Amino acid sequence: MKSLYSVAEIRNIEHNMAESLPAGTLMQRAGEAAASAARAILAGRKVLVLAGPGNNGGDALEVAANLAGADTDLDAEVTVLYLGGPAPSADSARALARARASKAVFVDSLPLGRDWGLIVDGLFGIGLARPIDGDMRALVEAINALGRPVLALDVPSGLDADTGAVIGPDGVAIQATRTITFIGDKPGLHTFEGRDYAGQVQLAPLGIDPGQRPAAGARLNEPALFARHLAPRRHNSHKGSFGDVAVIGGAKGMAGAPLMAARGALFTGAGRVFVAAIEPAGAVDFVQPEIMMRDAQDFDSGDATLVIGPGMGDSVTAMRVLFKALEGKAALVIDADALNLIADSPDLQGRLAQRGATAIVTPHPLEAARLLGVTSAVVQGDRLAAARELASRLNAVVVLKGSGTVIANAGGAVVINPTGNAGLATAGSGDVLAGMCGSLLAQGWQAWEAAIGAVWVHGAAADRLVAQGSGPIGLTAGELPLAARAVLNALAR
Ligand SMILES: NC(=O)C1=CN([C@@H]2O[C@H](COP(=O)(O)OP(=O)(O)OC[C@H]3O[C@@H](n4cnc5c(N)ncnc54)[C@H](OP(=O)(O)O)[C@@H]3O)[C@@H](O)[C@H]2O)[C@@H](O)CC1
Ligand SMILES: [K+]
Repeated sequence: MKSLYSVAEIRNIEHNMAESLPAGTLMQRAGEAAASAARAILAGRKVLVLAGPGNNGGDALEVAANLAGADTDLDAEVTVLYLGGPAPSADSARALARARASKAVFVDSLPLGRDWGLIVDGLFGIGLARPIDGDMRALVEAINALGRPVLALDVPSGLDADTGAVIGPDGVAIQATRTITFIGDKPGLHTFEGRDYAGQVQLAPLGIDPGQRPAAGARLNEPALFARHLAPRRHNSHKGSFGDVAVIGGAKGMAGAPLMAARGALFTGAGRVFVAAIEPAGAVDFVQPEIMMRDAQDFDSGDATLVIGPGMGDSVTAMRVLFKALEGKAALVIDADALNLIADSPDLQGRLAQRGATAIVTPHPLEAARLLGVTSAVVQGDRLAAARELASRLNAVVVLKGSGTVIANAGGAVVINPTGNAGLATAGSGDVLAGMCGSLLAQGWQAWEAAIGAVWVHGAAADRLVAQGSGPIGLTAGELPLAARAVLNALAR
C-alpha cells in the first residue's frame, strides 16, 4: 500500500522515533539515502549543495559530508552554499561539523557558472511555514533558471507537502528533477503543482518499517486497490452480464459530449450503451453505431447506470431529467452541467445527499468550487480537503479532476491518482472519464472502486498514448477509449 502522510502525521512519527533512536540517527540516515540518490543521477563532477537554516539544511550537510568525505570513492567537487542561522539544531550542528571536516568547499553566495552535474536542494523541507522571499527567493529563481538536474530533499523547497501548492502568497519553489522524500511519501508531491515541482519521487523510509507507522490519511492510487474487480471474463457470458449505461446530455450544439462518454463506457466493457439526448441530433452514431440513440424526454432508462451531465445545458428539460435521475434509485455518475445545476440548487444538493444510492460526482476544480460556494483557488489550495468536504456534503464518491486527481468518499477515504499527463487537458477527456466510471458501475464494481479504477485506467490510457508518441501535445479525447480498452484488458490478464 502506498501511503501518503500529512506533515502532522510525519511529525508524529518523527517524535515517536526520536525517543527510541540515538540523537541524529534519522538525519544521518536521510543523508546516506540522499547521497546514494545523488550518485545515481549525477550528470557531471561538480555538485552544488544548498543547505538552509533548519533540519532540511542539516540533511543537505549530511549529503555534502557523504559525497565529499575522506572515505568516498566519488570523484566529485562538492560546493556547499550554507544559509544557516546562528543557532542550528543539535543534529544540524553535528552535520555541519561533518561537512566542514570533509573536502566540501563552503561559499556564501551562488557561484557563477552553470556546469553543475547536480544541485542538491536542502533549503527548506516540511518546516517552511511562510513564502520564500527576499534573497532566498532570488536564489530559488536563479537555481531554477540554471536548468540543471536538481535532487530535492524531502520536498522541493517552497512546496507545501500537504497540498501541493507553492507556499504563498507570491511564493516560489525549487523545480526539482527528482525528490527523495523521508519516512513516508507525502500528498503534496503528487497533486496540484506537486507533480511539476517534485519530478520523480523516491521514498526513503529511514529504517522505519511500515509497522511502526500509523495508518496514513491518504494513499496513492494503484491497481491493487481495485484488483478484486479485475477478473477475466467467463466464456459463458452475454451482453446482459455487463450492464447498461445510459448517458444523458447533449443539448443543442453539444451532441459530441455524451458520445464521448458513451464511447468511454463502450470501450471499457459496458454491455449496452445508450445516449439519451436533450436535443436529439441523429438516429445513429455512424462512427460508433453500437451506441443506441434516444430522446431524453421520453427515455425509460430501466436498470441502466446513468451518466448525467455531459453537454447537458441548463434547459427546463435538463433540469427535469436531472430531477428524475436524483429521484430514482439507479447508480449515478454526475458530471459537467448536471453539477452546475446541482450547485445552483440547495434542494437538489439535499436530494443527492439523501437519496441513499450510489453516486459518483466528477467535478473539475471550478465545478467543485461552485458546489462548495468558494473560488477555484480555494479548491486548488487544498484539493484533498475540498474533495473530502464535498464527498461528505453530497454523500457521494468525489473525483476532483486535475493534475493528481483526488478521489474521496463520505467515509473520509482519500486517494491521489498518479497516472495521466498534460495530454488529458483537452476537451472531452472528462466526458470519457465519466463514461468509464459509469461502465465499471454497470459491470458491478462498487462506487469507490469504480471511481478509482476508472481514474487510474483513464490516466494510464493517456500515458500509453504519450509513450506511443500521440501526445501530450495534440492528444484527443477520442483516442482515449481505445487506449483505455488496452489498459483494462492488460490489467484483467
Ligand atoms: N521529520 C523527520 O523525522 C525528519 C526530518 N528531517 C528533515 O527535517 C526537515 C524539517 O526540518 P525543520 O522542521 O527544521 O524545517 P525546515 O523545513 O528545515 O525549515 C525550517 C527553517 O526554515 C526557517 N524558515 C521558514 N520559512 C522561512 C522563510 N520563508 N525564509 C527564511 N527562513 C524560513 C525556519 O525559521 P523560523 O520560521 O523558525 O524562523 C527554520 O529555521 C524535513 O523536511 C526533513 O528534511 C530529516 O532530518 C529526517 C528526520
Ligand atoms: K528541500
